[in-house]
Amino acid sequence: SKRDLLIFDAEENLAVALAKYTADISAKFAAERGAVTVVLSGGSLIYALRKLTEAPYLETVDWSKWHVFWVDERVVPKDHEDSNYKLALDGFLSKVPIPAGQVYAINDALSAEGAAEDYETILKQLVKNGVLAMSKTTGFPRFDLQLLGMGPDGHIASLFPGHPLVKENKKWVTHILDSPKPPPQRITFTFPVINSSAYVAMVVTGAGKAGAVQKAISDKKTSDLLPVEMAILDDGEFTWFTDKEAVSMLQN
Ligand SMILES: O=C(O)[C@H](O)[C@@H](O)[C@H](O)[C@H](O)COP(=O)(O)O
Repeated sequence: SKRDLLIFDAEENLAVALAKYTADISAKFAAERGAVTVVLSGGSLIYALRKLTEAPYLETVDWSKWHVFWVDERVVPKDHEDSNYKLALDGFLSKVPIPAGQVYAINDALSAEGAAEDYETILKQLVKNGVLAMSKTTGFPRFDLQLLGMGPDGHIASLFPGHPLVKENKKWVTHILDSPKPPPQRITFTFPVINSSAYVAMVVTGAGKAGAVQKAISDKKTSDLLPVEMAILDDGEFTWFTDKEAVSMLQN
């Protein structure tokens, strides 16, 4: 697995580079597989994707090949202000021509447990029909690209520090009823799914993230790993997209 650290002077430049990175990966998988499976988080990531909705990418990306998923979702109605689907729809998905049937929102009529099971069933169907790849080594689905954010506490997806869910190693999608970050009920991909990805972009900006970034990038590993430190890809490329503030506690 390859790891890269990209540091940008300003979030604006990060957004420009993230759009090119995403468009290049999209072109690669559209050509190789005829489908591009893209996973989104919530949070500031969606704003960071805004350059993809403009020239040249609005015209050059083959949006018809995209299949869009969520690494985590809050168990609220799809039109609720806490919904990660609504955040992505308003800020990104409504501005690009991805076929509506290829955007996989959670079933918001179900409980958290039911929604997680339903989402895993949908992923298994997409593996059967060849849209979603499988890892040859891990036995978990292999998403082409996961575009993720990290919280100031080092959480990714809805996998929080010290929470037992970080150890889930059988399910593809699971649920949480006691998320320390509100709202409490969510569904989330598990670490084996995140770590089976081909590409992960970890998009992290601002001084509030500097402590977690420093811990995550340090060579000295302690036993109290942050969730972001547990994102170790089996066979993929992990790229940090950061700004100066987010790396302000790094030594060199
Ligand atoms: O549901 C959520 O809470 C988000 O999906 C979450 O996983 C987010 O990606 C991080 O908390 C970073 O969020 P910010 O980039 O806004 O800090």
